Amino acid sequence: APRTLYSQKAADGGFDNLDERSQVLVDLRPPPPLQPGAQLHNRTAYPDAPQVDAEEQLQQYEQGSEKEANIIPVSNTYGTKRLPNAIIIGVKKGGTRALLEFLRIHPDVRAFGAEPHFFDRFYDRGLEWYSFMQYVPCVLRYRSKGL
Ligand SMILES: Nc1ncnc2c1ncn2[C@@H]1O[C@H](COP(=O)(O)OS(=O)(=O)O)[C@@H](OP(=O)(O)O)[C@H]1O
Repeated sequence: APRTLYSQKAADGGFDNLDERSQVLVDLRPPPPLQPGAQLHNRTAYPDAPQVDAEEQLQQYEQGSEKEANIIPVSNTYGTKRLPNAIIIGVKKGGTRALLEFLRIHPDVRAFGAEPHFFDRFYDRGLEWYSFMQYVPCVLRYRSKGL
């Protein structure tokens, strides 16, 4: 799991919260105001949901465990889900994480906490899977399955 390179004070006065794996920073920035016309269902229903990486998420989803409806694969736990405006590409140990964390400081930037590994691991699953994994909160996926 990626290590955080900076800390950020939360709106409630709290500081970095490390999840159970003690590595991934939960994004503590206060949520932006809802855009006009935005629907509540575009906001994750479980703000305390733990983060998992895409591979783990996929395994859990395929196992179909009901309790996993609480797990989301991204660090953004609020806001409207969108396709990305930019993708950071770099060799291993090339400093991509540092670049991401610096960009993430900007209030207009939203970024995923976990790396989806679409291009190097899950490319054969196609663009539909890629967008499905990243932009739809898991709980909605389960609801769509009738759970
Ligand atoms: N500005 C700057 N200058 C020099 N070195 C830097 C800089 N930013 C990040 N780093 C170092 O880059 C390493 C992390 O790179 P990545 O984020 O690409 O890592 S990873 O491959 O995704 O795990 C990691 O190296 P190691 O500490 O040796 O692991 C970082 O310390």
